[in-house]
Amino acid sequence: MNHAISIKNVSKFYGDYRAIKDISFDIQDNEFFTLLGPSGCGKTTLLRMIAGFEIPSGGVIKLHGTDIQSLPAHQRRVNTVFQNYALFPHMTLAQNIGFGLQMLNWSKEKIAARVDEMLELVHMRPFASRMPSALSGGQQQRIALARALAPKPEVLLLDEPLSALDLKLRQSMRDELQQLQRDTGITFIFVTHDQEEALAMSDRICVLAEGTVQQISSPNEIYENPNNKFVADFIGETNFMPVTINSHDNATVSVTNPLGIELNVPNKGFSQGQEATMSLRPEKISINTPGLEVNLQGKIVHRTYMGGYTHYKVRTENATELRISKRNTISNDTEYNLGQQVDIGFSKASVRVLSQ
Ligand SMILES: Nc1ncnc2c1ncn2[C@@H]1O[C@H](COP(=O)(O)OP(=O)(O)OP(=O)(O)O)[C@@H](O)[C@H]1O
Repeated sequence: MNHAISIKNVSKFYGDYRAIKDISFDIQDNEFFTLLGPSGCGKTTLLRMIAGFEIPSGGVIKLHGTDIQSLPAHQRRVNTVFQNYALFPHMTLAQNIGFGLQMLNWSKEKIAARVDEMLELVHMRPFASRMPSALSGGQQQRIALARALAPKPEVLLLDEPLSALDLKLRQSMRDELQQLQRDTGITFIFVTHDQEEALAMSDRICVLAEGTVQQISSPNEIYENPNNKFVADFIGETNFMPVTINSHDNATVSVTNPLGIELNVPNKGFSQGQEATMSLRPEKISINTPGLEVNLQGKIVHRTYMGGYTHYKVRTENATELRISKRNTISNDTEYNLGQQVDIGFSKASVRVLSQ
């Protein structure tokens, strides 16, 4: 397998503070790879080490198999797009895109052709001779992307590039970024703390917390099969319940839980008597839907209407509160009222049991 980036036992200290703790993983060629985590988890530090703006305190970073430790930032075939665009204000858009190519001593003809190609790629050809100040935020970010892609970097690093844009624009730029990655075939490493952005765009997501990797998987796998409580909590909504691991054999364990249901799950290295957490996503629970594997009675104690969805809180007979998310469809736009008694149901296969 051809790795665009290979990170091996990398750590980073700022003084005594260990911002990155012995991290190892590989990023495939032509992958849209996202570093996701809360503020301060070390995403930017990791990105800056790949770019060459920070030096690792230990470990090795390879770009297509070559150790880049001794290469200064400008000699790495890696470019970065920042949150604040950082366009040169006194240059036209075409000059902005061409500037890096001039620095690389490309010929005038080659620069003109590449600038044109890049303007076309980001749908900005008619604006070639405008100044950056005459553009909207989204347009400026497109030019920043074109400028970063122009020298054909092996890897493009994107440091929260959408966070300065308003919500609608951010959402439409997600599609554009994904398309841009496919069109160019360049490996993208995208940094964000926005889980929706990560789910929407990535081939794989790396969830970081306090300088360590929590999980690296596809968006679907991260959401459906989180490795631990942190990942389940950080990505999407869920209901957590404390549980105890009971009898177990090698393959499965039985789990004592607040819902009082009989539950056996695969044994992922649990020990007898271990305290763990059960996770059940709100959209995996149905209200008044007959025929589901588990059926419980409860009362609606909270309702939030969201248009396409209604979020409910239901208190079960044994006083566990569950959040339930119901999609409002043509065939089912029933609204339940506060205080109403309802049946709730789900499948045991939707339950995840996570070590703490
Ligand atoms: N130059 C520095 N000197 C000292 N500590 C730093 C420095 N840069 C980052 N840190 C610390 O290292 C940790 C990781 O920072 P980093 O910027 O990588 O986090 P992040 O996940 O990108 O956060 P954010 O989403 O807020 O940008 C933080 O605790 C931060 O305070």
